[in-house]
Amino acid sequence: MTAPETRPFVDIRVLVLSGPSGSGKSTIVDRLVNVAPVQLVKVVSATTRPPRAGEVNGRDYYFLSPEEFEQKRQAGEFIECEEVHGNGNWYGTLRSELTRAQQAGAWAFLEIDVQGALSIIKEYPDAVSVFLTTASEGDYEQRLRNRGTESEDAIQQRLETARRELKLSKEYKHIVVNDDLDRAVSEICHILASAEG
Ligand SMILES: Nc1ncnc2c1ncn2[C@@H]1O[C@H](COP(=O)(O)OP(=O)(O)OP(=O)(O)O)[C@@H](O)[C@H]1O
Ligand SMILES: Nc1nc2c(ncn2[C@@H]2O[C@H](COP(=O)(O)O)[C@@H](O)[C@H]2O)c(=O)[nH]1
Repeated sequence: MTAPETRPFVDIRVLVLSGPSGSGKSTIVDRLVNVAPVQLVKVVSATTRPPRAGEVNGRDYYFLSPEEFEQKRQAGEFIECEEVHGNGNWYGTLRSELTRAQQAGAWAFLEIDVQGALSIIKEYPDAVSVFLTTASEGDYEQRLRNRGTESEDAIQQRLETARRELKLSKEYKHIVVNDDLDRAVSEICHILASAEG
């Protein structure tokens, strides 16, 4: 009789990316998962915000009602959760998503806000943390406006959040300026290659 196949226990490897709204995090995520020198599994967050046009449940987010979100929070299913922009919408990282990455033998790739990232860094001190920014503050505001997804009120909220987040950028191991997309992606690839050893 052959012994059942067992996977050796591997520590979870975590890449956490944050940055002001409009700095290009989602754009970088889409590129990076295809070209990174390590296998990345993008952790799908849960949120109570409504889906934007084109967003798909289970791919972009798990879109939950406030009641469903609260139920999961009380059941301890989140490693961290935050009301990111102070507008009543909650976002959270599900423990099950980190397990999914770990079971795939991949790095768990989290794109989350700064407060959430600080919780993750505390829990996983070896996490590779990257703060994405732009060459000037005006750049991310302009990109956010060009994206055309937010009302003026939401833009103002996001700019306010960005000012708070920028002050905490020094808590990250790496700061990457996304002025040129290819260069920013390549810089993160180098960071990952060095971390993988
Ligand atoms: N290097 C770049 N140069 C110019 N435009 C860019 C660059 N990177 C991303 N963008 C554009 O900027 C806009 C904002 O990017 P994206 O949606 O990825 O930001 P984000 O940080 O994920 O924002 P949010 O936190 O609000 O979801 C998009 O329209 C995207 O196409
Ligand atoms: N603390 C957490 N922040 C998260 C999580 N998932 C996403 N985010 C952050 O929310 C904002 C807004 O995103 P948007 O999709 O509404 O534009 C952005 O800064 C994300 O980084 C999470 O699980 N936890």
